[in-house]
Amino acid sequence: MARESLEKSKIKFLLLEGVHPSAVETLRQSGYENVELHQKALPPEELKSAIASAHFVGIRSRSQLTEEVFEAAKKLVAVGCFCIGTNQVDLAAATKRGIAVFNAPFSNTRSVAELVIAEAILLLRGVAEKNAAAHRGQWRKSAANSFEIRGKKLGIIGYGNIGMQLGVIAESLGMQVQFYDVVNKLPLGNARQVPSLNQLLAQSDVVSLHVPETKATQNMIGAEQIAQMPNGAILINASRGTVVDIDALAESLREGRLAGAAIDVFPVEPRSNDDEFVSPLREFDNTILTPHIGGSTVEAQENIGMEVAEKLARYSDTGTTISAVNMPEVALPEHGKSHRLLHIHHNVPGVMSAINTIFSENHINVSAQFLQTNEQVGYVVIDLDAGYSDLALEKLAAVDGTIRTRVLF
Ligand SMILES: NC(=O)c1ccc[n+]([C@@H]2O[C@H](COP(=O)([O-])OP(=O)(O)OC[C@H]3O[C@@H](n4cnc5c(N)ncnc54)[C@H](O)[C@@H]3O)[C@@H](O)[C@H]2O)c1
Ligand SMILES: O=C(O)CC[C@@H](O)C(=O)O
Repeated sequence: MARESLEKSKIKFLLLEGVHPSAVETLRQSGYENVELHQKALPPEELKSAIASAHFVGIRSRSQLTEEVFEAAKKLVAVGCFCIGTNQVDLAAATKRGIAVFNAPFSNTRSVAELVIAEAILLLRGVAEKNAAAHRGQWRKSAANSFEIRGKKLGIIGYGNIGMQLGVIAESLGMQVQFYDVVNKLPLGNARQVPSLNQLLAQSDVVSLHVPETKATQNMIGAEQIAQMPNGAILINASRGTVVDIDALAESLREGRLAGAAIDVFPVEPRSNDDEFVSPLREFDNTILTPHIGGSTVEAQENIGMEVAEKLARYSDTGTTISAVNMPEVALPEHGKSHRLLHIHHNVPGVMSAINTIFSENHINVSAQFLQTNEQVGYVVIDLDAGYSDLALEKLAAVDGTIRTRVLF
């Protein structure tokens, strides 16, 4: 694989989907000025052409980084997801090319939790319906089917960063919190883990989904699951659009089984704000439909911009992979006058021994070595005297199992 170490001015960052300007500012402060910015996701062919010359790409949830896109991205070193979800990235395709993928696992959790609480209150009070009616000139003053949030049971599916934060806020408003998760979790406050999804559904007034997009969560809420929920319950989904069977939800709303729903994410979402939003849920006044804005607050986006840009710049400068989602995590110090070789390889027996043989047979003095592995990949970082880096890099690149090498001057 080709030797890679470039002047900062030649390192190109492609930032898509209106990533916050704080990202550009953070990159600029780290000396990276070569930034191409787009306010929207690019259609596949345009994406392939723009990414071909990029060393780093920044996306949110709309850009699909598929095998085909990675194939076109010959110079790509790392991907920054300026969000939590990484389901829009083919992680296996990135990993097999030694492309690191970073995200911002915490910066928008509070924003999502606040939106869910607001929606739960509005739906319990019937505000979505009353608001829609008022816009049509209808006055519906009534206390019927209008409830306080206090004392109601909140069922959280997926008790991770967002689910836990939601549980804490809900409890402070007097809700009784229970959750279902595939992993045993330490409950915060008085929250209670329940052993099965059906149990959670059967005993919750409000159900809120906070699971990732995986095979197991695909349509995890369909007709059968909705049937477990009490009449008049409320369903909220601000996780991923594939988690709820939208047609089944529409049917249950049509039958009047559920009192309402708040949906922020959809199986198919418009590529940009110029495209029409199509959904069977549009006909229901008692649904709050939002355009995937759970994490879209000024505070969250600004923080995410700084956080992910900093991770990309640090990886470019030092090779540090802390918080990469597909690479072994290594925190690396500055390398001073030494040259730093980065070697990403398949995690198979014999690679490290081959690497160390190169240094001993060629009498190359190594000043520092860092190694970390995960199931698929090994990542070894070697600091050495500048005079040896050409030779060492050439030999490292020839080691069986090598995925990618890079040198930092
Ligand atoms: N709407 C938005 O704008 C928005 C913003 C941020 C995050 N999200 C999405 O919200 C979701 C949750 O984010 P998070 O940061 O809390 O994630 P997280 O990884 O911290 O938590 C996910 C939890 O779900 C659990 N889980 C996984 N599979 C499960 C299954 N089959 N059944 C039950 N539990 C399961 C995990 O054990 C974990 O506790 C993600 O899909 C993320 O992409 C959406
Ligand atoms: O900002 C986005 O487009 C995605 C937000 C959210 O779904 C996330 O995964 O953090």
